[in-house]
Amino acid sequence: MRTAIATVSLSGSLTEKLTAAARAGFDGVEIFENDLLASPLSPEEIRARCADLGLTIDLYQPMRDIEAVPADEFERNLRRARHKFELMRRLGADTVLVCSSVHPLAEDDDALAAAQLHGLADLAQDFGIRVAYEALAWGRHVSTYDHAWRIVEAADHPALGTCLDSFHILARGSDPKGIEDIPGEKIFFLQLADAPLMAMDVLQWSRHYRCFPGQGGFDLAGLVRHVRAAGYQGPLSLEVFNDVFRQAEAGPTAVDAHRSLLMLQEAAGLAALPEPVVPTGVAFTELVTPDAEPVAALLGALGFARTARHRSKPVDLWRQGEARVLVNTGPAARRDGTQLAAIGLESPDPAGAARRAEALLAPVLPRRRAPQDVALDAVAAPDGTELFFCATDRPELPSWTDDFRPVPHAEPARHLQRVDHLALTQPWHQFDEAALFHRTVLGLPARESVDVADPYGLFRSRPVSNADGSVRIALSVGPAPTDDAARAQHIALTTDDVVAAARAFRAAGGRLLAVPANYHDDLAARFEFADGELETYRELGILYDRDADGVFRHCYTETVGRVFFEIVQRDGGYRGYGAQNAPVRLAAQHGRRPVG
Ligand SMILES: O=C(O)c1ccc(O)c(O)c1
Ligand SMILES: [Mg+2]
Repeated sequence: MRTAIATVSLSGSLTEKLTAAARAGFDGVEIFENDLLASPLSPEEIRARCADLGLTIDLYQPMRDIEAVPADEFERNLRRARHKFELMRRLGADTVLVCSSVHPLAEDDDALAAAQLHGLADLAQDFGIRVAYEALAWGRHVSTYDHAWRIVEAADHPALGTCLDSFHILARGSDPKGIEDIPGEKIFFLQLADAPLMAMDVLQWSRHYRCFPGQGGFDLAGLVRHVRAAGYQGPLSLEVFNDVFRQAEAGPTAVDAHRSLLMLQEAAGLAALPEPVVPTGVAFTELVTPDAEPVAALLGALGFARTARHRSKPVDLWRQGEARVLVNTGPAARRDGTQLAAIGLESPDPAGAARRAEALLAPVLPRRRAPQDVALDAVAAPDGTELFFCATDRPELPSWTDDFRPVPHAEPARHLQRVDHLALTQPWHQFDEAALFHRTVLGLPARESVDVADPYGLFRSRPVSNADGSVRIALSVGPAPTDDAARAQHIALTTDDVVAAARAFRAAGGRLLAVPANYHDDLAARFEFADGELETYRELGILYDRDADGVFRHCYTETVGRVFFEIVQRDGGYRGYGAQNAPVRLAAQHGRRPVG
């Protein structure tokens, strides 16, 4: 279906908004009156700009407080409308949104509302304009879509129809099934917004917390199916009032927005995309660093051995058990400092995984970096992390390992087996986008997000994982974007004996994050331990959690650049990440200066 976006959903000047919408692939826009009023461009110039960009103007909005008002007030409203219709003619927009009245003088009188909307539609018709009447969830007398439709039906005018807005419908808890009773040609417009489920005033909720489909808690695919079943043929248009998007760069927001509509069409059965190819493991993680020494020291103390080197680039492969870490000291490293730059995901179908990512607007990375390199399928995640789709140990397919040559090495230790999870901090304005990306592009279902107190703000964390837990990624967003702790990323590695692994790490010169005595005192109050057990955790800085499924023990290394490691031992069916312990860990990390 055709796609559109309201200019209110993007930041910047009207020109910036239009450019971003067009570049992201939208077919049309809803022009918000405020954006037009604030623009130095004349209506004719805006029209020409849209045409140049290949955008249609699908809606002009909003007109407020039109209906069910005293006669003299309505006369003034018609005068106002005439001005707007003239403006719309210059703009080349043929549909106007009228939202239900919040006027203090508006009467609870459907017949009056219908008669006045009929009068407005008569005037609109002279200008070749259609009026789409929308129920605001906080409208004074009309606040549900079915009520708005009854009034439109009673008014019975060819230039009058209804505008459905998923937010107003679903925030009110209305049953969207009734949409199928509206003739499709009378649904003049469909606006889509999701929102996190929150108990708050509906106007505030709408004006500040709307988000793109799939990023909140509403069933938008279900709603779209009803609208299609009614016979609606118009565009799917995003109308998202959101405090974060108002500040974020328009270009990436528009891409995020368009991706959400592609996903929605897939979920509603309106479009076929390449099937998701769920990753089946972590092939490698890649650290870039300007100085290999501290990273090598850390990996060495953890028991990794440097087993191979890239044949053409300054990249070393470190290995222990099934855990593989690439250390890249190439040009990007000198620019960006030590950070986790790439993840290799084991994929049953690397090319298929890349096709899906590309169809969902992820930037595709060059398959070969150098003429002699193996051709690998890779895309960039929203935060720029490079995702390689890998086929390790499958001789029929090219493998990233083919680029590496063994180097003489000692055997790695056997304390650590594999990557348990990767924790990636996201830029503050891309958290919901990242969750949608990992869920829909990579096919990794997301769990609920949890809020974690940091001494200097709040962390929000949301894990995504495949069914057997062999790929777990914890996405998080921290309080202060410039703060090192808020930008830290970590690689968690599994062990079946966290005490032995922690001791070996220390004996090899590694430094574990110290945990305050108060934490372990509190553990003693919450859980029962065997003799000496708690003292060992205290000595090594091991944190502990237990739930109905099992036990989780974990400890942390020092931080190099943006990166630290976690050693985790999961027993029983514990599936969490020790979120209970995160505030203590964050506070401890603030207390230490990172090295490297
Ligand atoms: O918040 C508002 O006032 C408002 C205006 C126009 C709309 O289409 C809408 O859904 C909300
Ligand atoms: Mg709306």
